[in-house]
Amino acid sequence: MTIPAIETNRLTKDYGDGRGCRDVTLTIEDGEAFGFLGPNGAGKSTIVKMLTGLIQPTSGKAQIFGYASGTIEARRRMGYLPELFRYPDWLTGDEVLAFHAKLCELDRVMAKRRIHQLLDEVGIGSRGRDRLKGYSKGMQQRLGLACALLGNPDIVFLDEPASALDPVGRHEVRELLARLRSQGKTIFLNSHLLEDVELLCDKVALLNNGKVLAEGRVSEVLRMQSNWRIRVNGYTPFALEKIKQLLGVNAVIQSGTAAVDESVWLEVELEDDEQISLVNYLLIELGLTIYEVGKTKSRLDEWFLQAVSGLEHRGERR
Ligand SMILES: Nc1ncnc2c1ncn2[C@@H]1O[C@H](COP(=O)(O)OP(=O)(O)OP(=O)(O)O)[C@@H](O)[C@H]1O
Repeated sequence: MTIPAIETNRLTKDYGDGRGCRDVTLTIEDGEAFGFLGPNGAGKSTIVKMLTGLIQPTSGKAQIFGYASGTIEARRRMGYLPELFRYPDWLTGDEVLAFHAKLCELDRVMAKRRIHQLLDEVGIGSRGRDRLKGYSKGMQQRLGLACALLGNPDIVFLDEPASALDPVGRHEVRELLARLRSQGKTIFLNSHLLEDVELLCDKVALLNNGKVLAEGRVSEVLRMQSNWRIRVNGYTPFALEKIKQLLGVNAVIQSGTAAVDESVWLEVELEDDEQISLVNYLLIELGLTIYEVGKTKSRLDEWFLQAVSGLEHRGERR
C-alpha cells in the first residue's frame, strides 16, 4: 500500500470565537491534484499553514508522506507558495531564488541551473536580473511560484497562485501546474478560481466555517450537473415539450421566449454531457436552426454555490 501524500485526522485549529477549523479529515494520494475551496474566511489557509508546519494544530494530526507535519522530513518533500508574501524589494529575482536555493541546500551548480530553468518556466526569464521594486504584482507572484518549486518538491502547496495575475499569466500558471501534475507531483491548490480547479484537479473539498462540507472527485461532481445554453432560431413551446418527452424531466428550458424567426437562448439542464448531441439532433429534427452551443459556466461554480447556499458563513458577508 502506498503512503498518502497528505493525511489529516480531525485536524483542528481554534483561534477562539469559533474561528479556525474543526475536525478536518482528508486523504490526498501521491500524484493527485487537490482543490481546496471555500468562501473567504472558511479556514483554507489555516489548514495549509498546519500542513506546512507554520502553525501547530490545537488538536488532531497531519502527516506528509507519513511524516508528522512540521518535521524536517515532511518539509523536505514540499514547496509552498503562501497567499500573502513579500520579498525585500532591493533584491533581484535571481538573488531571491539563490537565497531560497541555499535554504533548500542545493549545490551551486545545481542551483544555477534550476534558477535559470525556473525563471524561464514562470515567464520571468532575463528579468530575473532586475530588482523586485520594478516587478509587477504578477511578476512577484511568478517569482513566488519559482521559489516554491526550487527544491523540486513532491508536493506543492499553492495558496491562490493566480490571484494577482492577468488572464495571460493565469493561463500560463495553469499550464505550469498541468505540467507539474503530469510529472507526478502532488498539488494542493487553494483557489477561488473554480474554472482552474475544474481543469486541473482530480479531487475537491469544500470548506465552510472551518468544516468540510462536501468533497469528491471532480469528475463525479461534474457528472452531477450538466447545464448548457443553446442559441436557436425557430423555437416553439412544442419543441420544448418534445425534448422533455424524449429526454425525460431533466431536460428543461429555463429561459427563452417563443418567437419564430428570432434567435433565442435555451437553457437546458441535462443528466450528463452525453445527452447534448441528442438534444442538438432533436432540435434539428424539429426544424430549429442551431447557432451556438456551450456550457453555461464553470460547473464547479454551481456545485460550490449550491453547497453553501442558505448556510451561514463567517468571513466578509456576515
Ligand atoms: N492568526 C489568527 N488569529 C486569529 N484568527 C485567525 C488567524 N488566522 C486566521 N484567523 C481566522 O480564522 C478564520 C479562517 O481564516 P483563513 O485565513 O484560514 O481563511 P481562508 O479560507 O484562507 O480565507 P480566504 O479565502 O479569505 O483567504 C477566519 O475567521 C480568520 O479571521
